Amino acid sequence: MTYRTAVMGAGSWGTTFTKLLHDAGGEVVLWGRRPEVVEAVNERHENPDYLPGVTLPESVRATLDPAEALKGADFVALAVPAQTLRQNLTAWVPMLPPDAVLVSLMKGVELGTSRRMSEVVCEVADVPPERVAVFCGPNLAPEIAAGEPNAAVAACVDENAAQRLQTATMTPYFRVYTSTDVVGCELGGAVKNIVALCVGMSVGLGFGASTQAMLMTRGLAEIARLGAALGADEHTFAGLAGMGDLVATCMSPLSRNRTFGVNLGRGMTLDEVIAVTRQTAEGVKSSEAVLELARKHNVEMPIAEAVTAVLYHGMPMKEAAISLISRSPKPERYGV
Ligand SMILES: NC(=O)c1ccc[n+]([C@@H]2O[C@H](COP(=O)([O-])OP(=O)(O)OC[C@H]3O[C@@H](n4cnc5c(N)ncnc54)[C@H](O)[C@@H]3O)[C@@H](O)[C@H]2O)c1
Ligand SMILES: O=P(O)(O)OC[C@H](O)CO
Repeated sequence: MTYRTAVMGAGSWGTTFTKLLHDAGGEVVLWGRRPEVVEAVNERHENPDYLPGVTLPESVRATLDPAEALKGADFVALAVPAQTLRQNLTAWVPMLPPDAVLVSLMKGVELGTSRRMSEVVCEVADVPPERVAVFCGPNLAPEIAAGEPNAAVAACVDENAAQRLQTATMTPYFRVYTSTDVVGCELGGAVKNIVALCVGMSVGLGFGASTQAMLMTRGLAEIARLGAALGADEHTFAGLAGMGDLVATCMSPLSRNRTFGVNLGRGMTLDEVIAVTRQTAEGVKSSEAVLELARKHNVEMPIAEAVTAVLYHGMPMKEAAISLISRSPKPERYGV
């Protein structure tokens, strides 16, 4: 069976996911909003702004017309910045094929509503959770586009839909597992960005691997704690969408979130870092939404608190570090 997918968003991950679908034997059309990007994909088989140095398959087509991309799609993969999803999807709803599975590739939480991306999709497209999947894992776009060995999780409450997405995305270099834990997978993907901001800050401040490992470990506990409060399966956080993605993002200089934090740690102001960041660092905006979610559910998230205090409330980073370390003494229990 050959699946047809519309990938909505021609940034680094949308373009990489398009290549992955092609390499898995599927038909795929990429929607982009900028004519020069669409032209570069169609005429020169590249997307130099977002994936420099990567040659795309000649048969991959891009379009500026969402209706053309969406026509007859079995899957609609959503790859726009999280905070723009609602507005974009609202415009696309009349063109969505009635049975298509809507796949969130995004790793963010909506500001103002604190909704996860799959929740926004269900609400805006007026579809049940069985029609919405998420795809996540330790996937840094340039490495996947280069065909480096990797894996991800296709999650949907409808196991059959997750399996179809798995089939549509497996290649000889990319392995895909299924899960029905949409909540856990989405939280893993969104909250690790905030931990990566914090790890980046620590790197920028000159701290070493021990501090980074501590932040990742306690960050994972924080993610798991929020997940437990929202009904996620705790095992998810030991998997690719949890620990896997956390480690990749916190360790790699390719991560936009980690790099954002490094620049802050080295002394740039928030405005200066925003000005030099050309791609989406989801954790910057999602941090406040995640914290709001945590407060609603009475979950303590000290790392997320520290990151938002630095980003939005003028707390000096060293003071934030001291406040994290000098919290009241506790036993260490995973997720607590
Ligand atoms: N890049 C990765 O390695 C990677 C991996 C997995 C998941 N993701 C997630 O994928 C999502 C998309 O990120 P990305 O890496 O492709 O970002 P990106 O910054 O590389 O690209 C964003 C794309 O969205 C477009 N865009 C910006 N504002 C828009 C708007 N208002 N309406 C429509 N389109 C708009 C941009 O033109 C660009 O094509 C994010 O949630 C990210 O966390 C990224
Ligand atoms: O570049 P980042 O920080 O958005 O991370 C990209 C992916 O989410 C890593 O899995």
